[in-house]
Amino acid sequence: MLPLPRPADRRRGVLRPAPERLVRREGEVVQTEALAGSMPRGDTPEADDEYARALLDSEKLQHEQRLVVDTICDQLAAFGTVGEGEQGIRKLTNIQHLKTPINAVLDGDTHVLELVEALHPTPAVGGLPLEAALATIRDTETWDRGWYASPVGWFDAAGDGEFAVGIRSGVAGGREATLFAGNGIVGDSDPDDEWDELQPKVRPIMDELERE
Ligand SMILES: C=C(O[C@H]1C=CC=C(C(=O)O)[C@@H]1O)C(=O)O
Repeated sequence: MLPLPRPADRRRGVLRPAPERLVRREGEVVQTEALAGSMPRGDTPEADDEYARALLDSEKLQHEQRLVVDTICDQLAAFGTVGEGEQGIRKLTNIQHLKTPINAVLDGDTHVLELVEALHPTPAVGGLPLEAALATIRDTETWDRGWYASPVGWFDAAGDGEFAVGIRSGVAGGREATLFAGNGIVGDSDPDDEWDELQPKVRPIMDELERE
């Protein structure tokens, strides 16, 4: 993750393509997803399919995905009946991810903000087990995350709403911009591979900033 300076003044703006749904509540129906495990997009349909196959076949990435699915299902179980959908692939412009849709039917009148509170921070940005991981992050990270990974969305008077995880974003102001993105790290993650995986995550914002 790249360091995020605190906005020095109110003229700064936030850039957030926000590819990951944190939660959506519409009446008693809740929808969310596990998004974890990444591969680049291919230059041809065949190369793209090969990367998708590599995503599905990777033991490491499936482990990463399973940690996220199980965590979300456990967190939502406190609010109603949870169902795990079929795993698929989310294809973004220059990166693709393993994705598992997760739905729940609420037992009671749970406000979307209560669901946000239960699901944030996600395992990829907060770690597991959560409290110990957060304590480690606070002790070891040498920068302030600022708004990185914070929930961003809307809610209405009925308690419905939708929030995304504010990953892959940036803060820009004047002639300066700071971009930030991260990866889910597991036991057999390789630092160099993780660094390479980060590059396409910030590329769409870089492309916008580099446009003449
Ligand atoms: C934490 C981020 O990505 C997460 C979402 C999708 C894929 C991820 C991964 O493969 O590491 C991360 O879990 C980020 O982009 O800042």
